[in-house]
This record gives sequence, C-alpha cells and structure tokens, in this order.
Amino acid sequence: MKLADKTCNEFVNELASKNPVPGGGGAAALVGAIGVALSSMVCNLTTGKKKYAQFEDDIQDILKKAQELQNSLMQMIDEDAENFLPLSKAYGMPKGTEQERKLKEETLEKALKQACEVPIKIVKACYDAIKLHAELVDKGSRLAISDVGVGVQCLRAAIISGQLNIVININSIKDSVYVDRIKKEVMPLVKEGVNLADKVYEKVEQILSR
Ligand SMILES: Nc1nc(=O)c2c([nH]1)NC[C@@H]1CN(c3ccc(C(=O)N[C@@H](CCC(=O)O)C(=O)O)cc3)C=[N+]21
Repeated sequence: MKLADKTCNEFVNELASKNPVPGGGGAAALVGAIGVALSSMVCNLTTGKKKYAQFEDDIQDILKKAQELQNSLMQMIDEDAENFLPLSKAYGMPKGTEQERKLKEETLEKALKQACEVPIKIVKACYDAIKLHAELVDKGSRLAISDVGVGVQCLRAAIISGQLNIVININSIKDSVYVDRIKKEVMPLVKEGVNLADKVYEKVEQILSR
C-alpha cells in the first residue's frame, strides 16, 4: 500500500516507528503538501465572490498550480521512501575486509546521491508554493487570511526540512563536484523561499493585528 494512501493515523504511527521509511524526507513532503493544499483552500473560498471578482483569473491560475504542486508533493512521500531505502540498506553493509569496505563505499556514494533526488524536488516545489501564498496574501479572501499564514508556515518548515535532508546526505558524499552543484542549485532557493515566507507571514500578522 502506498504511504500516501494510508489514513493520517496509520501514516503518523508508521513515521513514529523505527522503520527506515517514511522518514524526515516523507514528513517534509507531506507538510509541504498540506501547506499548498491550504493555497487551494483559500482559492476555493475566494472564487466566485463579488468582492474579489477583479482577481478571479489570478485565483484560477493559482488554484491550478496549487493542485499540481499538491499532487507532486503527495507523490514525493512514496518516491522518497523508494529513494531512501537503498541508502538505509547501504548503511548496514559490512566493511570487514578491504573488498567489503570498497564495495560499501561505492554503494553508499551512489545511494547518497539517489537519496538527494526527492528532497531537491521538495525544495523546488515548496519554493513555487510559497510564491502562490505570496499572491494569495493580497488576492485571497480576508476571511481565510489565517490559512495563508498556516500554509506559508508549513511550507517554510517543509523547504528547510527538504534542505536538511539534502545536507545530511551530501555531508557524506565524496564527489565534491556533485556536492557543489547541488548546493548552488538548492541553497539560494531555500534562502529566497524562507525570506518570502517570512514576508508573507508578516503581512498576515499585520492584517490580523488590531
Ligand atoms: N531522502 C532522504 N529521506 C530521508 O528520510 C532521510 C534521508 N534522505 N537522509 C538521512 C535521514 C535520516 N534517516 C534515517 C532513517 C533510518 C535510520 C535508521 O537508523 N534505520 C535503521 C533501522 C533502525 C532499527 O531497526 O533499529 C536501519 O535502517 O537499519 C536512520 C536515519 C532518514 N533520512
């Protein structure tokens, strides 16, 4: 059974167990999916309202993108489990003899790179999703402004969590060309995403302050 098809209770209990998957990577994907689902929710609460008619086309665009990102992030829960399992197996390989040590080192290097793939996708998807909330904070129904805040905080947590899973893996990767390439690709997105999320959240707080 797919992890994404489990009930909330089953999933969270599975996460709590010592099973290697789902792990922090899957948790990041799910939290990201929840964050972007809240963008969809705000769109669905805004669409068709006279007060927001001037934003109707934008709301429809945001809704479409949010639904796609939600589907992708939900798929990433199971993708991360598939891509992390080889690494969790490689961790347990013996390294008694020189031959075993060499095989383990090569297997680990490949598995570590494979384990980076989904967290990189999580960072990119969360970055795109944070941008949707940045639009919704101005165009979405004010009745749901707190949901923009909740959504953007989930995505802030998820983008940093994606990055953290990349960092723990690349810290053990020997191929410095690969490591530098991934860092250059991911770190600016996280920095910009977190900054934007904080700006959106500040606006939410300001709108709700009295
Ligand atoms: N893409 C990605 N997704 C992750 O979820 C992810 C990751 N990369 N990189 C590393 C962190 C950390 N993490 C662990 C999972 C299991 C054990 C663990 O100890 N597993 C034992 C089982 C524990 C036991 O049975 O006692 C084992 O597999 O043998 C540790 C750490 C997942 N992470």
